[in-house]
Amino acid sequence: MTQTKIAVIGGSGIYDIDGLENAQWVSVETPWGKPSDQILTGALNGIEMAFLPRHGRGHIHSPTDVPYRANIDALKRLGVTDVISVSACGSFREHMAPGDFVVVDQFIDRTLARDKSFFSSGCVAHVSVAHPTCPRLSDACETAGKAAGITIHRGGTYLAMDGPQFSTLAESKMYREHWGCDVIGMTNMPEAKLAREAELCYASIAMVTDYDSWHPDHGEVDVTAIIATLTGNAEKGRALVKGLPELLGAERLPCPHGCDRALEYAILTAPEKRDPALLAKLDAVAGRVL
Ligand SMILES: CSC[C@H]1O[C@H](OP(=O)(O)O)[C@H](O)[C@@H]1O
Ligand SMILES: Nc1ncnc2[nH]cnc12
Repeated sequence: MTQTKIAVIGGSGIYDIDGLENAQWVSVETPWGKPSDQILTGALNGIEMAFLPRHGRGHIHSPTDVPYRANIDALKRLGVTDVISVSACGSFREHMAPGDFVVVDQFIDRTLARDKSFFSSGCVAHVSVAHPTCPRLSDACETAGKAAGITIHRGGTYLAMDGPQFSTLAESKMYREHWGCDVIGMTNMPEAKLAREAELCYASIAMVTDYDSWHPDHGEVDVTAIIATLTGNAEKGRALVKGLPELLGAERLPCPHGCDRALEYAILTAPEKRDPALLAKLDAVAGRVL
Protein backbone atom coordinates (compact mmCIF):
# COMPACT_ATOMS: atom_id res chain seq x y z
CA MET A 1 0.00 0.00 0.00
CA THR A 2 1.33 3.46 -0.89
CA GLN A 3 1.34 6.03 1.92
CA THR A 4 0.24 9.59 1.23
CA LYS A 5 3.02 12.13 1.53
CA ILE A 6 2.00 15.71 0.88
CA ALA A 7 4.50 18.34 -0.24
CA VAL A 8 3.83 22.05 -0.10
CA ILE A 9 5.94 24.27 -2.33
CA GLY A 10 5.76 27.70 -0.74
CA GLY A 11 6.07 30.74 -2.95
CA SER A 12 6.98 34.35 -2.31
CA GLY A 13 6.55 35.29 1.33
CA ILE A 14 6.22 31.65 2.46
CA TYR A 15 9.54 30.29 3.70
CA ASP A 16 8.41 28.00 6.51
CA ILE A 17 5.34 26.19 7.80
CA ASP A 18 4.51 25.66 11.42
CA GLY A 19 2.74 22.88 13.27
CA LEU A 20 4.64 19.88 11.84
CA GLU A 21 5.37 17.08 14.29
CA ASN A 22 9.03 15.91 14.31
CA ALA A 23 9.93 18.80 12.02
CA GLN A 24 13.40 18.55 10.53
CA TRP A 25 15.15 20.39 7.68
CA VAL A 26 16.83 17.79 5.47
CA SER A 27 19.30 18.18 2.60
CA VAL A 28 18.50 16.27 -0.58
CA GLU A 29 21.01 15.84 -3.42
CA THR A 30 19.66 15.27 -6.92
CA PRO A 31 21.19 14.53 -10.34
CA TRP A 32 19.69 17.86 -11.45
CA GLY A 33 21.55 19.91 -8.87
CA LYS A 34 20.56 21.29 -5.50
CA PRO A 35 16.91 22.08 -4.73
CA SER A 36 15.98 25.64 -3.78
CA ASP A 37 16.75 24.89 -0.13
CA GLN A 38 16.66 22.11 2.43
CA ILE A 39 13.26 20.49 2.74
CA LEU A 40 11.28 20.60 5.97
CA THR A 41 9.89 17.14 6.72
CA GLY A 42 7.49 16.10 9.45
CA ALA A 43 3.91 14.98 9.98
CA LEU A 44 0.54 16.62 10.31
CA ASN A 45 -2.37 14.65 11.78
CA GLY A 46 -0.44 11.44 11.21
CA ILE A 47 0.28 12.14 7.52
CA GLU A 48 3.84 12.66 6.28
CA MET A 49 4.52 16.15 5.00
CA ALA A 50 7.33 17.97 3.20
CA PHE A 51 7.74 21.72 2.73
CA LEU A 52 10.05 23.38 0.22
CA PRO A 53 10.43 27.16 -0.03
CA ARG A 54 10.50 27.72 -3.80
CA HIS A 55 12.74 30.75 -3.69
CA GLY A 56 14.82 29.44 -0.76
CA ARG A 57 14.87 30.90 2.75
CA GLY A 58 15.88 34.53 2.38
CA HIS A 59 14.37 34.61 -1.14
CA ILE A 60 17.57 33.76 -3.01
CA HIS A 61 16.28 32.41 -6.34
CA SER A 62 14.66 34.60 -8.99
CA PRO A 63 11.67 32.99 -10.76
CA THR A 64 13.73 31.91 -13.79
CA ASP A 65 16.59 30.58 -11.66
CA VAL A 66 14.46 28.41 -9.36
CA PRO A 67 15.92 24.88 -9.79
CA TYR A 68 12.58 23.42 -10.83
CA ARG A 69 13.92 20.01 -11.90
CA ALA A 70 15.94 19.53 -8.71
CA ASN A 71 12.92 20.55 -6.62
CA ILE A 72 10.54 18.05 -8.21
CA ASP A 73 13.18 15.30 -8.27
CA ALA A 74 13.95 15.89 -4.57
CA LEU A 75 10.28 15.63 -3.62
CA LYS A 76 9.88 12.44 -5.63
CA ARG A 77 13.06 11.05 -4.04
CA LEU A 78 11.55 11.73 -0.58
CA GLY A 79 8.50 9.63 -1.47
CA VAL A 80 6.08 12.52 -1.99
CA THR A 81 2.81 11.56 -3.70
CA ASP A 82 0.97 14.90 -3.85
CA VAL A 83 2.34 18.38 -4.48
CA ILE A 84 0.49 21.56 -3.52
CA SER A 85 1.95 24.68 -5.05
CA VAL A 86 1.20 27.88 -3.17
CA SER A 87 1.98 31.09 -5.05
CA ALA A 88 1.32 34.78 -5.27
CA CYS A 89 -0.39 36.02 -8.41
CA GLY A 90 -1.82 39.07 -10.12
CA SER A 91 -5.51 38.98 -11.06
CA PHE A 92 -7.13 39.79 -14.41
CA ARG A 93 -10.64 39.48 -13.00
CA GLU A 94 -12.44 42.02 -10.89
CA HIS A 95 -14.11 39.30 -8.79
CA MET A 96 -10.79 37.60 -8.04
CA ALA A 97 -9.74 40.23 -5.55
CA PRO A 98 -6.57 40.64 -3.49
CA GLY A 99 -6.69 38.17 -0.58
CA ASP A 100 -8.80 35.65 -2.54
CA PHE A 101 -7.40 32.24 -3.48
CA VAL A 102 -7.73 30.63 -6.92
CA VAL A 103 -7.48 26.87 -7.50
CA VAL A 104 -5.73 27.15 -10.85
CA ASP A 105 -6.52 24.44 -13.40
CA GLN A 106 -4.96 25.67 -16.64
CA PHE A 107 -1.79 27.43 -17.73
CA ILE A 108 -0.45 29.37 -20.65
CA ASP A 109 3.31 28.97 -20.57
CA ARG A 110 5.10 32.09 -21.81
CA THR A 111 8.37 31.21 -20.08
CA LEU A 112 11.36 30.63 -22.34
CA ALA A 113 14.65 30.49 -20.49
CA ARG A 114 13.96 27.42 -18.35
CA ASP A 115 14.68 23.68 -18.42
CA LYS A 116 11.22 22.22 -18.90
CA SER A 117 11.73 18.47 -19.03
CA PHE A 118 13.64 15.66 -17.35
CA PHE A 119 13.75 13.91 -20.72
CA SER A 120 15.93 14.66 -23.75
CA SER A 121 17.86 12.88 -26.51
CA GLY A 122 18.87 9.50 -25.12
CA CYS A 123 15.52 9.01 -23.43
CA VAL A 124 12.68 10.79 -25.21
CA ALA A 125 9.27 10.92 -23.52
CA HIS A 126 6.08 12.81 -24.25
CA VAL A 127 3.52 13.17 -21.46
CA SER A 128 0.13 14.86 -21.76
CA VAL A 129 -0.39 18.12 -19.92
CA ALA A 130 -3.81 18.82 -21.41
CA HIS A 131 -5.09 18.79 -17.83
CA PRO A 132 -2.00 19.88 -15.93
CA THR A 133 -3.47 19.85 -12.43
CA CYS A 134 -5.01 16.96 -10.51
CA PRO A 135 -8.80 17.35 -9.97
CA ARG A 136 -8.74 15.08 -6.89
CA LEU A 137 -6.05 17.16 -5.21
CA SER A 138 -7.69 20.41 -6.36
CA ASP A 139 -10.98 19.22 -4.81
CA ALA A 140 -9.20 18.73 -1.48
CA CYS A 141 -7.66 22.22 -1.69
CA GLU A 142 -11.02 23.79 -2.48
CA THR A 143 -12.72 21.93 0.38
CA ALA A 144 -9.95 22.79 2.85
CA GLY A 145 -10.00 26.42 1.72
CA LYS A 146 -13.77 26.73 2.15
CA ALA A 147 -13.63 25.05 5.56
CA ALA A 148 -11.02 27.63 6.57
CA GLY A 149 -13.38 30.45 5.54
CA ILE A 150 -11.27 31.52 2.57
CA THR A 151 -12.83 33.09 -0.53
CA ILE A 152 -11.60 30.51 -3.00
CA HIS A 153 -12.38 30.39 -6.72
CA ARG A 154 -12.40 26.98 -8.39
CA GLY A 155 -10.70 27.01 -11.79
CA GLY A 156 -8.64 29.63 -13.49
CA THR A 157 -6.04 30.02 -16.20
CA TYR A 158 -2.60 31.13 -14.98
CA LEU A 159 -0.31 32.97 -17.35
CA ALA A 160 3.26 31.97 -16.52
CA MET A 161 5.76 34.66 -17.48
CA ASP A 162 9.52 34.77 -17.07
CA GLY A 163 9.74 38.06 -15.20
CA PRO A 164 11.35 39.25 -13.05
CA GLN A 165 9.79 42.50 -14.28
CA PHE A 166 6.00 42.68 -14.14
CA SER A 167 3.99 42.96 -17.39
CA THR A 168 3.55 46.05 -19.51
CA LEU A 169 0.07 47.51 -19.69
CA ALA A 170 -0.32 46.21 -23.28
CA GLU A 171 0.66 42.67 -22.21
CA SER A 172 -1.65 42.79 -19.22
CA LYS A 173 -4.61 43.81 -21.41
CA MET A 174 -3.77 41.18 -24.03
CA TYR A 175 -3.61 38.35 -21.48
CA ARG A 176 -6.90 39.47 -19.96
CA GLU A 177 -8.98 40.50 -22.96
CA HIS A 178 -7.69 38.25 -25.75
CA TRP A 179 -6.03 35.25 -24.14
CA GLY A 180 -8.70 34.59 -21.51
CA CYS A 181 -6.26 34.41 -18.61
CA ASP A 182 -7.49 34.85 -15.04
CA VAL A 183 -4.26 35.22 -13.07
CA ILE A 184 -0.57 35.78 -13.70
CA GLY A 185 2.59 34.61 -11.99
CA MET A 186 6.18 33.64 -12.72
CA THR A 187 6.70 30.17 -11.29
CA ASN A 188 4.04 27.53 -11.94
CA MET A 189 5.68 26.64 -15.24
CA PRO A 190 7.62 24.45 -15.75
CA GLU A 191 6.90 23.22 -12.21
CA ALA A 192 3.53 21.70 -13.16
CA LYS A 193 4.93 20.04 -16.30
CA LEU A 194 7.80 18.51 -14.35
CA ALA A 195 5.46 17.22 -11.64
CA ARG A 196 3.47 15.44 -14.35
CA GLU A 197 6.63 13.90 -15.80
CA ALA A 198 7.54 12.71 -12.31
CA GLU A 199 4.05 11.17 -11.95
CA LEU A 200 3.17 13.42 -9.01
CA CYS A 201 -0.33 14.78 -8.50
CA TYR A 202 -0.07 18.59 -8.59
CA ALA A 203 -2.53 21.28 -7.51
CA SER A 204 -1.93 25.01 -7.61
CA ILE A 205 -3.32 27.48 -5.10
CA ALA A 206 -2.68 31.04 -6.19
CA MET A 207 -3.25 33.84 -3.71
CA VAL A 208 -4.26 37.07 -5.43
CA THR A 209 -2.00 39.89 -4.35
CA ASP A 210 -2.76 42.60 -6.96
CA TYR A 211 -4.63 43.45 -10.17
CA ASP A 212 -1.50 43.42 -12.33
CA SER A 213 -1.50 46.62 -14.38
CA TRP A 214 -4.77 46.50 -16.37
CA HIS A 215 -7.16 47.82 -13.70
CA PRO A 216 -8.04 51.50 -14.21
CA ASP A 217 -8.71 51.99 -10.46
CA HIS A 218 -5.48 50.38 -9.28
CA GLY A 219 -1.96 51.59 -9.85
CA GLU A 220 1.03 49.70 -11.19
CA VAL A 221 2.10 46.48 -9.49
CA ASP A 222 4.08 47.24 -6.38
CA VAL A 223 6.09 44.47 -4.76
CA THR A 224 5.84 46.06 -1.29
CA ALA A 225 2.04 45.98 -1.53
CA ILE A 226 2.22 42.37 -2.78
CA ILE A 227 4.24 41.27 0.24
CA ALA A 228 1.90 43.18 2.58
CA THR A 229 -1.10 41.35 1.07
CA LEU A 230 0.72 38.02 1.29
CA THR A 231 1.72 38.56 4.89
CA GLY A 232 -1.76 39.75 5.83
CA ASN A 233 -3.29 36.59 4.36
CA ALA A 234 -0.62 34.05 5.32
CA GLU A 235 -2.78 32.61 8.10
CA LYS A 236 -5.39 31.60 5.49
CA GLY A 237 -2.78 29.59 3.61
CA ARG A 238 -1.69 27.85 6.79
CA ALA A 239 -5.30 26.99 7.65
CA LEU A 240 -5.84 25.51 4.20
CA VAL A 241 -2.73 23.33 4.45
CA LYS A 242 -3.74 22.08 7.90
CA GLY A 243 -7.02 20.76 6.49
CA LEU A 244 -5.40 18.67 3.77
CA PRO A 245 -4.13 15.58 5.65
CA GLU A 246 -7.57 14.61 6.91
CA LEU A 247 -9.11 15.10 3.47
CA LEU A 248 -6.46 13.10 1.62
CA GLY A 249 -6.09 10.28 4.16
CA ALA A 250 -3.10 8.06 4.88
CA GLU A 251 -3.71 5.45 2.23
CA ARG A 252 -2.81 6.62 -1.26
CA LEU A 253 -5.00 4.86 -3.81
CA PRO A 254 -4.13 5.13 -7.52
CA CYS A 255 -5.01 8.59 -8.82
CA PRO A 256 -8.38 8.37 -10.63
CA HIS A 257 -7.04 10.85 -13.18
CA GLY A 258 -3.88 8.89 -13.91
CA CYS A 259 -1.34 11.51 -12.76
CA ASP A 260 0.68 8.74 -11.07
CA ARG A 261 0.80 6.75 -14.32
CA ALA A 262 1.66 9.57 -16.73
CA LEU A 263 4.80 7.82 -17.98
CA GLU A 264 3.11 4.48 -18.66
CA TYR A 265 3.35 4.76 -22.47
CA ALA A 266 5.30 8.02 -22.75
CA ILE A 267 8.87 6.86 -23.40
CA LEU A 268 9.59 6.42 -27.11
CA THR A 269 13.31 5.70 -27.18
CA ALA A 270 13.97 1.99 -27.74
CA PRO A 271 15.49 0.32 -24.64
CA GLU A 272 18.73 -0.54 -26.47
CA LYS A 273 19.11 3.06 -27.71
CA ARG A 274 18.74 4.75 -24.33
CA ASP A 275 21.62 6.74 -22.88
CA PRO A 276 22.77 5.05 -19.64
CA ALA A 277 23.95 8.36 -18.17
CA LEU A 278 20.53 9.94 -18.66
CA LEU A 279 18.77 6.82 -17.37
CA ALA A 280 20.83 7.05 -14.19
CA LYS A 281 19.64 10.64 -13.69
CA LEU A 282 16.04 9.53 -14.21
CA ASP A 283 16.16 6.95 -11.39
CA ALA A 284 13.75 8.82 -9.11
CA VAL A 285 11.34 10.45 -11.53
CA ALA A 286 11.01 7.56 -14.00
CA GLY A 287 12.35 4.57 -12.07
CA ARG A 288 8.86 2.99 -12.05
CA VAL A 289 8.88 2.53 -15.82
CA LEU A 290 12.61 2.17 -16.59
C1 LIG B 1 6.84 38.85 -5.00
S1 LIG B 1 6.07 39.30 -6.47
C2 LIG B 1 6.61 38.29 -7.81
C3 LIG B 1 6.95 36.87 -7.52
O1 LIG B 1 5.97 36.34 -6.62
C4 LIG B 1 5.46 35.16 -7.18
O2 LIG B 1 6.27 34.08 -6.72
P1 LIG B 1 5.65 32.67 -6.35
O3 LIG B 1 4.93 32.19 -7.55
O4 LIG B 1 6.80 31.79 -6.01
O5 LIG B 1 4.73 32.92 -5.17
C5 LIG B 1 5.56 35.40 -8.67
O6 LIG B 1 5.41 34.21 -9.43
C6 LIG B 1 6.88 36.05 -8.79
O7 LIG B 1 7.92 35.11 -8.81
N1 LIG C 1 1.09 40.89 -11.24
C1 LIG C 1 1.93 39.86 -11.14
N2 LIG C 1 2.61 39.42 -12.21
C2 LIG C 1 3.45 38.38 -12.10
N3 LIG C 1 3.71 37.73 -10.97
C3 LIG C 1 3.07 38.16 -9.87
N4 LIG C 1 3.11 37.70 -8.62
C4 LIG C 1 2.28 38.44 -7.89
N5 LIG C 1 1.68 39.39 -8.64
C5 LIG C 1 2.16 39.22 -9.90
